[in-house]
Amino acid sequence: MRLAAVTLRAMRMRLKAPFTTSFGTEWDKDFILVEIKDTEGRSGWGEAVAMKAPLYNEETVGTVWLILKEFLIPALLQQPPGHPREVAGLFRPIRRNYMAKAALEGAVWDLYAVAENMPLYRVLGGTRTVIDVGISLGIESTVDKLLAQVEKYVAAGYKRIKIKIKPGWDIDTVAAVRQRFPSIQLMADANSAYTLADSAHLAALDQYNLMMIEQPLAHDDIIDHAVLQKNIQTPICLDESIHSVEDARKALTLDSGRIINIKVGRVGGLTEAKAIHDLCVGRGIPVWCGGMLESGIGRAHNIAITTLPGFTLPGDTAASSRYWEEDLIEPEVTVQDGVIEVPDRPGIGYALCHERIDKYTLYSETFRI
Ligand SMILES: O=C(O)CCC(=O)C1=CC=C[C@@H](O)[C@@H]1C(=O)O
Ligand SMILES: [Mg+2]
Repeated sequence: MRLAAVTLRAMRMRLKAPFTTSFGTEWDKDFILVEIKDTEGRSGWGEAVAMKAPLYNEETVGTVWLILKEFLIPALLQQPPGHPREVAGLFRPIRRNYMAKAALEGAVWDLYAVAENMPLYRVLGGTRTVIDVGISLGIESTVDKLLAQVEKYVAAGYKRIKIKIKPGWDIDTVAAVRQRFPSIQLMADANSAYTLADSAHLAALDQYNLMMIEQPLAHDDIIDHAVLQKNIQTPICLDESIHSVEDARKALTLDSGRIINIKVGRVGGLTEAKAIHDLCVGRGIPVWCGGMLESGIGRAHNIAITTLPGFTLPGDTAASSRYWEEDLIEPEVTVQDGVIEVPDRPGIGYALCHERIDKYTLYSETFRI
């Protein structure tokens, strides 16, 4: 690949409504866009999903900008890859910083697909042209407000409802949702809000037939999750604990979880995401694609990876209109009867709205070979 320049943009977009989880609330969403250009003037785009504060993982918008500027962009421009699958290896000497790596690697994948005049999902080996999607609902001030949200998205056809739980907002909340919606596919995400001392409390959720409970224990744990999984019926889904295919291999060997939420940003990019997918397929472990409240650019990457055959459970890739008054892509991502039609156009498959990208850009910087 003949690379010419990389441009970073610090973005700020206000979500339609605040999104609250067990570790905080997001409303004005800060993130970084990465554009990479080749010598022919073609572009590829990626999105860094790190938050303003290090509450989901250790990365922030600030750390991502620094690591991209000081380490990852220079490494890439000095050693342009022949194929995007080489980028993960090029970045391996740099420890962790997975969201920074994923944003730049994703832009390289998109650029490669554009240059090959192929949809990104096909370049990744995807087979689906339609993907099932679910919705992730934040913590509300009352159960009635949550029930109204569930009602809205069940009516819209979403295939799975994910609610957030934390101590004091769990058993009664799940019971109320299950009572109102006895047959929906329902799951709960705890974002590490519990400890092993809560095992009996979490076992009380078994009666509500949840598809899974996501990341109940510490963000960096697979040992206690294995102990908990032996004491509850509900399958544990790992999110924050899994950063690589090696993490996934160890977690599955320990039976720390029986489902994995693959987030492209959390694991360092599309190549590692595919490797985790392939491992899980080999072990009969279902995976689904999680979200980080992405703009349409990150959303498009999530759609592409979800076309791989092992993504058998509905993910968190909801419609653009769930989050944004106006998205950065055209057409926007839409959901019809709980599915997204995968665009069959080159690259991420959506056009960029450059006027809107400029409108929401706080500042940018370009790095040339
Ligand atoms: O993008 C989406 O719709 C999923 C949002 C979501 O559930 C999450 C985003 C970021 C961190 C967490 O709050 C949570 C998750 O852990 O999956
Ligand atoms: Mg999660």
